[in-house]
Amino acid sequence: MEKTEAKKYDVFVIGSGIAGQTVAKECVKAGQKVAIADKREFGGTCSNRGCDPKKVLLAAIEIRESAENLLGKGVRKMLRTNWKQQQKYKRKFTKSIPSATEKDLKKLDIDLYHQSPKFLDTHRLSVEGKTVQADKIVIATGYEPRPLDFKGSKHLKTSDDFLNLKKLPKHITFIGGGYVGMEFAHMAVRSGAKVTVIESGERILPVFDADLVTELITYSKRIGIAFIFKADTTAVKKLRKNFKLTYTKNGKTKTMKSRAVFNTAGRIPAISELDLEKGDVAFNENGIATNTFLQSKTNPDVYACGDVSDNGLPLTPLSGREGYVVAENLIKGNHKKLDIPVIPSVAFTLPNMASVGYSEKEAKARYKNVIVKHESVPGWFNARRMNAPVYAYKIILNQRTNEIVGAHLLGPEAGDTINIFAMAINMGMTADQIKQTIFTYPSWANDVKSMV
Ligand SMILES: Cc1cc2nc3c(=O)[nH]c(=O)nc-3n(C[C@H](O)[C@H](O)[C@H](O)COP(=O)(O)OP(=O)(O)OC[C@H]3O[C@@H](n4cnc5c(N)ncnc54)[C@H](O)[C@@H]3O)c2cc1C
Ligand SMILES: NC(=O)c1ccc[n+]([C@@H]2O[C@H](COP(=O)([O-])OP(=O)(O)OC[C@H]3O[C@@H](n4cnc5c(N)ncnc54)[C@H](O)[C@@H]3O)[C@@H](O)[C@H]2O)c1
Repeated sequence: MEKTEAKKYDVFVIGSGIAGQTVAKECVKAGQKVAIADKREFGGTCSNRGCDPKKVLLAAIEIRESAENLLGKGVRKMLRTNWKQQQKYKRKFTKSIPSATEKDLKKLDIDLYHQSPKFLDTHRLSVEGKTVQADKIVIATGYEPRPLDFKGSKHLKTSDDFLNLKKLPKHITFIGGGYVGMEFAHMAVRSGAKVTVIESGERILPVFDADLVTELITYSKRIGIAFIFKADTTAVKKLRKNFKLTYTKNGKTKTMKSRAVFNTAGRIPAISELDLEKGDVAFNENGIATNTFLQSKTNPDVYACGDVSDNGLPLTPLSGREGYVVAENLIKGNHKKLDIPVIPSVAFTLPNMASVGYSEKEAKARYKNVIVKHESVPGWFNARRMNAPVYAYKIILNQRTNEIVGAHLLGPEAGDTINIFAMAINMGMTADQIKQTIFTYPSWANDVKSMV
């Protein structure tokens, strides 16, 4: 028998990132009694240790890159960036996030807990030594780095560590060439570090177009990034100043030295501390198993949103959207399905790699006939004006309707330009409709017309 009665809530949210905050705020506005728990600083990955701090650190590097391209073409001297100053500037953005988030949530009368809750049963959680009961429980715990398991893997650093580096090590190795590994590799090499990417697959950025990725690899090598493909890291040993990394490739064992080694080999759902079995909450390798209402497939009073739901891509804009879907269903009963539009995505390498809609392979499987427009165009005016070395695209059209069904870009500002294609695909626009639209000139956006 419990001594004190469990505190009761209409909704208990686990995780204070964009997904969890969205649910908590919407539900409290609708008059529900809400609590939110986070085991780390409040505010989630994107604003504390993900998208936002990364882009702040990148700001000076982007300018330096543009200046370097125009050296001798109007720019007289090489511009120097300063990592320490970049970090100081970044902290201006991140420092206030946790306290501002907490203040914001408290003002709305949401109870805050600062620990990982654990399910006791289908409606009760244990948190901060107390038992709480909730009619509905929302899991919005996001993703966390996937631990690598080999001798010395405790020496590996994570993306959190990279974003907080006080000084950039002389030689950095990234294990994994996905979004995180490649964005950081481009930042580090531009900032003067020697960079190696060890990738277990045949290429980097597996979710992006293979032809454009090949072009990005060629350019990345040109700016000094070394790649080791199809390699398996088997050990990391700490030496006096360096780490000795052992890996196997083509059946042979090799070693290399590096000042710092980062685990950028992917991210997994953050669910290990929740005792999900006790709550009767099923999960799979992508996260909490949910239906289209984002409701747990096994416990109807549990919902999941954001990266940790097993729906869609682990990206910030989708996480926010999922938070709204869950809030709607909690407030008015299940009526809102997660209707995922095509989602644009960008790896903020320099140049950006961006993509939306079907890949060439997917489109060929989906439609009878497709038109693939693929070209490398560093000679186009916008690229030439900035003396940008890489500019390429692959646009995929359904031949029968002339509708755009996929767009893949590699080049300056591709992360912005791709949004035009996202809108075009969502609206079912044809190549002719895009061509008829008047865009500003000369602008990257205007190039879209020539691409289709
Ligand atoms: C380095 C990096 C760069 C990124 N860059 C981009 C980008 O440029 N664009 C983009 O769209 N996406 C980017 N992402 C992905 C983006 O950050 C996520 O998609 C987004 O933050 C997911 O939001 P969320 O609310 O689902 O989860 P999160 O923001 O991860 O929030 C989950 C919260 O739950 C908490 N939590 C976890 N486990 C528990 C527990 N057991 N108990 C209590 N609390 C818990 C965590 O501390 C966290 O605060 C990046 C990610 C990383 C790591
Ligand atoms: N700009 C953005 O939008 C952005 C930036 C960062 C992260 N994210 C999100 O976070 C998610 C995770 O990003 P990520 O970069 O951590 O993962 P990822 O899945 O994008 O990339 C992981 C890479 O590591 C490789 N890998 C896996 N195991 C390995 C091993 N043992 N040794 C060597 N290589 C190995 C994979 O083949 C892959 O190339 C992304 O899917 C994305 O949704 C988005």
